[in-house]
Amino acid sequence: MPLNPHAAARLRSKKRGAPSTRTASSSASASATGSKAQPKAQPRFRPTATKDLQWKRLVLPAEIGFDDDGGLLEVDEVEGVDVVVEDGRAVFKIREDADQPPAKKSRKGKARANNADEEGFVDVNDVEEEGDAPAFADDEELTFQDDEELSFPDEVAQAAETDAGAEPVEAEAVQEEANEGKEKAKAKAKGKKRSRDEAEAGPSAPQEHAPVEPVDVQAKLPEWAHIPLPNPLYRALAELKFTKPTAIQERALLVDTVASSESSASTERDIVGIAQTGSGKTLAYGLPILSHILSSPTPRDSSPASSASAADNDDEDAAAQPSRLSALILCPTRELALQVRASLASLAVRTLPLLPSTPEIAAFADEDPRKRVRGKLVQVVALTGGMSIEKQKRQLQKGADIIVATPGRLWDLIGDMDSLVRDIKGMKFLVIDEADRMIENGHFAELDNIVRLTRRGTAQGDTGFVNDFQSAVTSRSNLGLVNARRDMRTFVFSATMSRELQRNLKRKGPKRFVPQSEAGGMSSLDDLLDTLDFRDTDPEIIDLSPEHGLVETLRECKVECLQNEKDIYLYHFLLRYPGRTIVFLASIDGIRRLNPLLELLKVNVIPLHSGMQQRQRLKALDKFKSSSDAVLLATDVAARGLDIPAVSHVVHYQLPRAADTYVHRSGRTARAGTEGLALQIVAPEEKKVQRMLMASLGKNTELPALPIDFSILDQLKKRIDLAKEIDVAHHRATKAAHDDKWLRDAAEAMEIDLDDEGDNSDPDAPRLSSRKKRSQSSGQIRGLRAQLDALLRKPLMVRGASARYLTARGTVGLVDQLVGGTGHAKIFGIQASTALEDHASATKGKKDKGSAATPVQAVEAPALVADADDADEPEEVAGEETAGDASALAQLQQQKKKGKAKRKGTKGGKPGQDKAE
Ligand SMILES: Nc1ncnc2c1ncn2[C@@H]1O[C@H](COP(=O)(O)OP(=O)(O)OP(=O)(O)O)[C@@H](O)[C@H]1O
Repeated sequence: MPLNPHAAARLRSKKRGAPSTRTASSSASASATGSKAQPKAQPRFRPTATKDLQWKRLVLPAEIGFDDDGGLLEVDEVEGVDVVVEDGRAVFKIREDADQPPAKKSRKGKARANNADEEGFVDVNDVEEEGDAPAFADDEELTFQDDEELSFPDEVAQAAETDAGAEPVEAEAVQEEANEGKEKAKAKAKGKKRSRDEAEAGPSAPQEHAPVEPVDVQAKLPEWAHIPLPNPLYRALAELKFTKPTAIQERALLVDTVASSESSASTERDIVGIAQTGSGKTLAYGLPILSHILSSPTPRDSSPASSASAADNDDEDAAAQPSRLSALILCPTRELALQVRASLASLAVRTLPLLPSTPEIAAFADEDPRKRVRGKLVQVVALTGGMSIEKQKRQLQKGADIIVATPGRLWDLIGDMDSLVRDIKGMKFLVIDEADRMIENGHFAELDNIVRLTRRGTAQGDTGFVNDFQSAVTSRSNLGLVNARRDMRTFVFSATMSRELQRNLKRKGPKRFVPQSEAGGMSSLDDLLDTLDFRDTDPEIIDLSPEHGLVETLRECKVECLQNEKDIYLYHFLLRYPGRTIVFLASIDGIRRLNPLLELLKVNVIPLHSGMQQRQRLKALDKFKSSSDAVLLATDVAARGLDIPAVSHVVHYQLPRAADTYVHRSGRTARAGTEGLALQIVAPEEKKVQRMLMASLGKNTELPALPIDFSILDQLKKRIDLAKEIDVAHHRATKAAHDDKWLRDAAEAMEIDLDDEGDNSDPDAPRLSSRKKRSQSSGQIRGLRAQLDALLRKPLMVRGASARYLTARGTVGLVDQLVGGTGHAKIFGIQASTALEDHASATKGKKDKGSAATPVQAVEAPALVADADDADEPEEVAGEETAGDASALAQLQQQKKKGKAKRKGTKGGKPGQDKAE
C-alpha cells in the first residue's frame, strides 16, 4: 500500500522542545546553515532523523480519499519538517526557516469592514493564518524509518487495491468501519506495518478477483429507483445507509427529468433551493454534480492533471479547453467548506470500486498505482483560509473535479493561478451554499469578483471588475476576454432566503416586522438574480421552507433571568440536561470569559471562534464531535451549515441580532429528522428583541419555560462565585508575572539594579520579593481551588432531600429513585429526565393551564433572588411581567416575596415535584 507522504509529514513529535532531541548532527547542521547569515536562535526542536520523532499509529478516514493532502485533523505537522518525493523516493527535509517561528500573516478581508465583529460572526478571512511552508532546504535529508506504522482504514486500502487489480472493496467492510468507528479499523489494521519499500512500491502484485457487481437498485434502494443516477452513486448511498432521498434531494434531482418530460426549452435547470436546516441540502446539489462527473467521458479519465497541463496555454475560449474542474461550491465559513468537501469525498470514495478503468488510466498503473486511483476517483478539493496556500496550489495542479471554497482564499488563488480562472470559466456547476449569507450586502467582496468570472460575455456585457487587483489578473493573462461556459448551471441553496429575516433587530428603524410569509419570503432572490448570471431564464425555485423558518422537529423554550444570573441558569441547564450542547454567544470576549469559568466547574467545555487559529478550530470541532457530553461555546462562526451528529441542545446565551441567525443557530440540533431543543436565556433588556425575533418568524405565542430546580440555584451560585474568584486571582497573578518580567527585562537592558525594597546592597532582594508575591498568590489560588473542588464533590441537593435520611418526610420518592435508578446523576432528589421530556410536559402544562403555566419547582425562594430584587430593572420590562406571563423571573420574584413573608418556619414544596407538575 502506498504511503501518503503528506500524511506522514504531519506526525507530531511529543518530544518537541526536549533538549535531548538536539543531537550533535542537528547542531552541526544548524551551524552549517547558520554560518551564512546572522546566528539564529536555536529551534525549539530540530529533528535530524525519524527516530527523533514519536510516531503514532494513524488511521485515515475514508473521506480523505486517496493520495489526498488536504490535511488531517487528528494529527499535526511536525514543525519545520516536510516530505518531498525525489527520484521516486519520499524523503524528509528540514525547512530552511525551521529555526524561525512560523511567520504570521494578517489578512484582514475587505468584507470585515462590515458589521462582522459586532455580530460575533467574523468572516472567513478574519483569522490570522499560518505562513505557508517555503521551498525545502537542501541542508539535511531524512528517510523513513523501517518500522513505519502508518495504517489506512480497510476501505481506503481496499479501494486502492481494487483499483490496482487486487482486493475488491467489500461493502460490509466499509460499512463496518463506518459504523464501528476508527477503533475497530485500527484493531484490524494492527500488525500491518508497512516498510519503506512497500510504501514506495504501492500495493502488491495484482491478483485475480471476482468483479464487483453493480447495485440492484430496486432491491437495495427502492426509494431511490425513480431517480436516475450512475450505479456507483447508488452503491455509495447504500453504504452510507441513505435509504431514501430527502424531500429537497428528490426535488432537486428530478428537476431535469421533469423538465425533459415537459419538453421545456432547457432540460438542465438552474435551481434555487430553500429547505429547513439539516434536510440534506448538501447532497441536493452534490448528487447532480457527482452524477454529471461520473457519467461523462471526461478529461478526468484521460488526464489526471489536465488543469495543470492546460495552465500554460493561452486560450480564447474556456469551453474549448478540456478542464477537469466540473464544479465550484462557495461557502461562507472554512469549517463548512471542509465539511462539504468531506461529505462529497465520502460519497466519491465509495463509488471507486464500480468505476470503469480506461486505457489511459490503466497506463498510469505502471508508473504509479496512486495516480491510477487519482485518475479515477472524483477529486474534491477544499480551498479555505487558515490552511497552507502552497499545498492547495499543489492539489489544484494535480487536478480537481470539484472545488469547495471560501471566497477570500479562492480569490487569492485566482490571483496566483491563471489556470484557475480558465477552469472556473469552463466548469459546469456554480453552487452558492448559504446563499442569503453570501450575497448579504458586500459581506464577501470577493464573491462578486468570483461570480463575475462565471458570467457570460464578460468582455461585452459586464461593466468590468471590482478592483485594480482583478484588472491586473485579467490583463496579465488576458483571461478577462474568455467567455464563461454557456451551459453552466447555477445552484443556490439556503435554509433562509428572506431579506426580512436578515434585518438587524437591534438597529433603530421601523418597528413593524413583516413575517416571512407576508414578505413573500423570497426577497433575497431579487438580489440573487441581479448578482448571478442564471443561464436558465426561469430558474426552478424549490421552496420547502417550513412555516416559521425553523426545522419542524425543533422544540424551543426559554429561561428568563437577570443578565448577571445567566451563568447560573446556563450551568443549571448543563448539569441537569447532559448531552452534546452548543452554546451561542454574541462575542469572542464572552467566550473568553465563560470558558475558564465552566472549565473550573469541570464542564467539558470547548471554545470555538474566529479568533482561534484554524488548526485549533478544527481540533475543537473534532473534540466536540467525539464527546457525547461536550459543550461547545461558539460565536456565530458555527451558526451555519455545520453538521455535527447528535447535538441535543442549542443554547442562545445571548440572542442573535437577526432572525436568520436564530434559525441557523437553532438548526445545529434537530437535524435529519431527529428532535432537538433550543433554549433562549433571556435577560429583561433582551425581551424586546426576543419579541421582535419571534414576530419576524411569525410566532406569536410565548415559548414554554423549562423547569428550574430553584432550591439548588444557591448551591450553583456558590460554585460559580468561587470559580470567578479563582479566575480573577489567576488573571491578577498572570498579569503580575508579566509586569514583573517586563520590568526585569527593561532593567536588565538598561543595566540597572532593580530594588523594589529600597535595598541596593542585596541583588537578590527584588527577586525574593516578587517570588514571595507569586508564591502568595499561587497559594491563594490553590486554596480557592481546594474549596471549589470540595464544593464540586458535594452532591447537589434539592431542598428537602437528605443523603442521610432517605425516608425522611419531604423526601418521599428518593428511595424509589435510588432503587430504581431513576434519580438524576448529579442532582440529588429529582428524577432524571431529558430536556425534550421536560419541554413536552412544560408545553402540556401550558396548554392545560393556559398561558400562565410554568412548571417550576414549588420550593422556598432561594437566597439567589435577593439579587433579583436589588437589581436595577428597566421599568418597561418590569411592567411587562403580567400575571399571565409566568416567566421564571416572575416566579422567582413571586417566590422571593413569599420567601420574605415566611422567612422562618416555612416548609418548601416536595422535592422532585417539578417534573410531576
Ligand atoms: N438521503 C439521506 N438520508 C439520510 N441522511 C441524509 C440524507 N442526505 C443527507 N443526510 C444527512 O443529513 C444530515 C444533514 O445534511 P446537510 O448537512 O446536507 O443538511 P443541510 O440541509 O445542508 O443543513 P443546513 O441548512 O444546516 O446547512 C447530514 O448528516 C447528512 O449526512
